[in-house]
Amino acid sequence: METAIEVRDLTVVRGAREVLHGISTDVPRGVITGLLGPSGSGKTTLFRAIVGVQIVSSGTVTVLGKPAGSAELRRRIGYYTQSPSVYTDLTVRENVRYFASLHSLGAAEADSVIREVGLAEQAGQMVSTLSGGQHSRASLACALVTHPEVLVLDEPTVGQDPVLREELWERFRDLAGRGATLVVSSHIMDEANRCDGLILIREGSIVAEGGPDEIKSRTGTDDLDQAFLRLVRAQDAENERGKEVA
Ligand SMILES: Nc1ncnc2c1ncn2[C@@H]1O[C@H](COP(=O)(O)OP(=O)(O)OP(=O)(O)O)[C@@H](O)[C@H]1O
Repeated sequence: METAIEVRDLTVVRGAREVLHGISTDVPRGVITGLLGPSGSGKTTLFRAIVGVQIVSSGTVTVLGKPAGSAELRRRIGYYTQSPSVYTDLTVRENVRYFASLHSLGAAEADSVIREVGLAEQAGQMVSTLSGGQHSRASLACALVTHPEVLVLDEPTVGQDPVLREELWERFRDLAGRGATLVVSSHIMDEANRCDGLILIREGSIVAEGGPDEIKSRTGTDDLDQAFLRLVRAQDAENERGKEVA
């Protein structure tokens, strides 16, 4: 399978601490890859490196064959962040149409994405007056409207109800079906099961990679939460053995 994102020996220091410790991974094109890990494990930092907004200490990140952060990637990569990225003093429609216009797309394109994220009724509403979940969906609409080849989505379904989560995942699946590469972080294991591939990260290192079924069978459980715990325990035991030998 062709590689969309290649990460090699990536080390990142934030503040005074090393938060990614020389990680390497390949994200294939045209599929949904889930990035899972506890809070503070380095998911957002890895996303920032992929999008090219993170200063890296060493190693490389290559996206669609170009160094992460290259000017030519700007139009080809979409980033949905957990922090607000829409104008609160504009309506939903104005925001999405504005992002669409930056990519020479029209109002119809924007309105269709607004419907897809379930904000048709709020299209004329000022973003500052939206609920938290609606605000997040307005940001998501802006990331989706440009039809990027690579979409990096940092916990895109947080705060959404089960019906909307289902619809958003259908949309993600549809985008991957049309050739887009999606990398999605989540804490929800039910969502991890929907991904084609998973990267499990812990304390700045990759603990395991593989499809959900592969990871479950490797750890002898049908439950991804359990699988993750077993991998963590196995890693801890290995580290302990390493210390004893040293
Ligand atoms: N600006 C910063 N300065 C110093 N340390 C930072 C900064 N931003 C993040 N960190 C630290 O880097 C580590 C990784 O953070 P990161 O945001 O990548 O984790 P995460 O896995 O995305 O967490 P969450 O699931 O809670 O969003 C954490 O220990 C965090 O405290």
